[in-house]
Amino acid sequence: MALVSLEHVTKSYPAADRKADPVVAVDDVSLDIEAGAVFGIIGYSGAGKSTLVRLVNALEPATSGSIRIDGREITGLRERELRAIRLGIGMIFQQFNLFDAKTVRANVAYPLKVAGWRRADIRARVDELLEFVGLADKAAAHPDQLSGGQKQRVGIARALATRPRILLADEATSALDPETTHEVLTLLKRVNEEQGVTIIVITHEMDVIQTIATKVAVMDRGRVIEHGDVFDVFSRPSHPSSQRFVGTVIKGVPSPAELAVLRERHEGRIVTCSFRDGDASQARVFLDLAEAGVEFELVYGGINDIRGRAFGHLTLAIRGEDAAIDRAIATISDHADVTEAR
Ligand SMILES: Nc1ncnc2c1ncn2[C@@H]1O[C@H](COP(=O)(O)OP(=O)(O)OP(=O)(O)O)[C@@H](O)[C@H]1O
Repeated sequence: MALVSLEHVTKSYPAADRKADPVVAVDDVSLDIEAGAVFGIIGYSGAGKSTLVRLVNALEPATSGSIRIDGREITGLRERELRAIRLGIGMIFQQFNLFDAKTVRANVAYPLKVAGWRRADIRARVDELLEFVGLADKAAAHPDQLSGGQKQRVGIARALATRPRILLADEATSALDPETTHEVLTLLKRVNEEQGVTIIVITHEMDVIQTIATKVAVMDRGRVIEHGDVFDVFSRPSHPSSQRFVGTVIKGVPSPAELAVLRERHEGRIVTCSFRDGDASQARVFLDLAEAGVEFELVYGGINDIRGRAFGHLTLAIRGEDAAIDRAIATISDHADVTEAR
């Protein structure tokens, strides 16, 4: 059974102009998020990602559809019951949302106080959490004395305080530089692997997904247009919007403008071969071309790695008899995706 299960979930808001149609922020979304996953939700600004998070976190009710957390339907629950559900879900934010007037220790202790923990238990739990996020020496500091990465680590410690099973990360690294982003993502990976927390990562940064997510859903205008294993979605995105998104981080696929330049610079037919581990290798493609007796030149390409699995794209300028080139393309097509730029 999925830990978070959405079925035909829709959320609409009345338009600012009451006579206009309502704004459909989340449109008929069905998704299952398994326990133990790092599940990425990506999409451009306005795609509906934050709204989806607010629905999962029970901060707002869905307009229609069903949301089950750990098998329990949350739509229609009363506020008191929703509060109990929310205790099982931690949350971290882009702007960290720490209490500036409180020390690091008091920030992390806050949810435990609200939950009614005893003082001695709070102290022990906060010590344990600060140790885990590597900030034991900053317990007495205030947030304004910390770097962005350190603030987010406090945010993570606070979100984990009550031992939630789910952590929602809404653009949690979007305000950080690349090195600090990497540090925070490494910590989130440990939260997932060492503490067994299921993490839902909302982001517009594809490399965040590439680094830590196991599954990904791509949102566009309120809908989930594609979802699955990160490797599958990244190596073979099927929807044009996901292709554009994936293209921002994946090495090796020339953009239309780059293709135009390649065509100008190189004689012959321009062909891109895309292969994934288990399918074929670069060497096999070169061998097929040599056997067909055509001349070729590698003009663009790259190999990508997602959690130890490789896929790549090679763009070649192929010269020779048209029939021989057609034969070579047919042979390569048996084990790689081939697209020819026309
Ligand atoms: N409370 C609200 N009232 C009216 N419209 C809303 C409300 N919240 C969100 N929307 C609209 O719903 C759509 C989706 O917004 P949402 O914030 O969920 O997108 P997002 O993908 O998280 O984008 P961003 O990354 O910019 O936050 C947008 O068109 C937004 O204007």
